[in-house]
Amino acid sequence: MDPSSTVTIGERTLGSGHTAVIVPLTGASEDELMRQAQAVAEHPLTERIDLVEWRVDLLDDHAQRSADDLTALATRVRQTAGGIPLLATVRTAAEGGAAEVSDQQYLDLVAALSACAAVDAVDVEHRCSTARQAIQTAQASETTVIASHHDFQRTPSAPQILGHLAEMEATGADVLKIAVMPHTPQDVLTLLESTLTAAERMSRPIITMSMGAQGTPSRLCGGLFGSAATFASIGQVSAPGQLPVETVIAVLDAQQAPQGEDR
Ligand SMILES: O=C1C[C@@](O)(C(=O)O)C[C@@H](O)[C@@H]1O
Repeated sequence: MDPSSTVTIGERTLGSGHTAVIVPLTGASEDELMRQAQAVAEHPLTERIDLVEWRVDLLDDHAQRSADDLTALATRVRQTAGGIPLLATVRTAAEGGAAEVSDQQYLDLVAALSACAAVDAVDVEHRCSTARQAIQTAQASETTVIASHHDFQRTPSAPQILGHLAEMEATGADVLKIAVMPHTPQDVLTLLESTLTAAERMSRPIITMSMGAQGTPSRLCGGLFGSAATFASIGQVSAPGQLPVETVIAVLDAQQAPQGEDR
């Protein structure tokens, strides 16, 4: 990958060749969310976690909450999770999440979250009609934008995956992410092969994963193919196939270990 295509989130760098570990928080209530954030701070591998993702859409009453309320909560989440940089994600129903919001409400939510000092990065679904505005608004407040694309039904062909990543790149987002569902081992290879090609072609760091049990290899070895990050769980998963943080970090460490003539 072009070494110039790195992005710094908080004090962590995405795209430098190191595979960042992102832990999602999925709490449906404030109490549960804070318990999960606390578990991140107290985890023996907490120092190895690069980003915490707060799945805002999984909070039961997210749509009823005021902007002030959400940003206050983001601040508490970041503090409780030990100050690890925070990614805020409003995943809409159209992309497999729980947020049933209009495109304008989506924009308002992303804008409110990205204006919050505790939020280092926001996820923006590139297919939303207000995505460009959301991206510009977030970047104006110096919040990193991770554009995203999810396909929970299937794995598109390699040209299609590359096309989605190129569309995300064209929005001006800082990081480009795609998650797809495999049905065959070949689908997992298609995702990995597309990752390898995209990592060379794209001007921005990419994050890719093949979901579900069959896709688990991609969460462990995606970094070797050019994915800048992997999502790993502490307790609850936020997508099928996510593996525990201990497992993922053990494998990442093994990939860094000297390998005789290979290193
Ligand atoms: O986009 C992603 C990736 C993801 O879907 C995964 O498969 O690990 C998990 C989501 O929480 C996150 O927003």
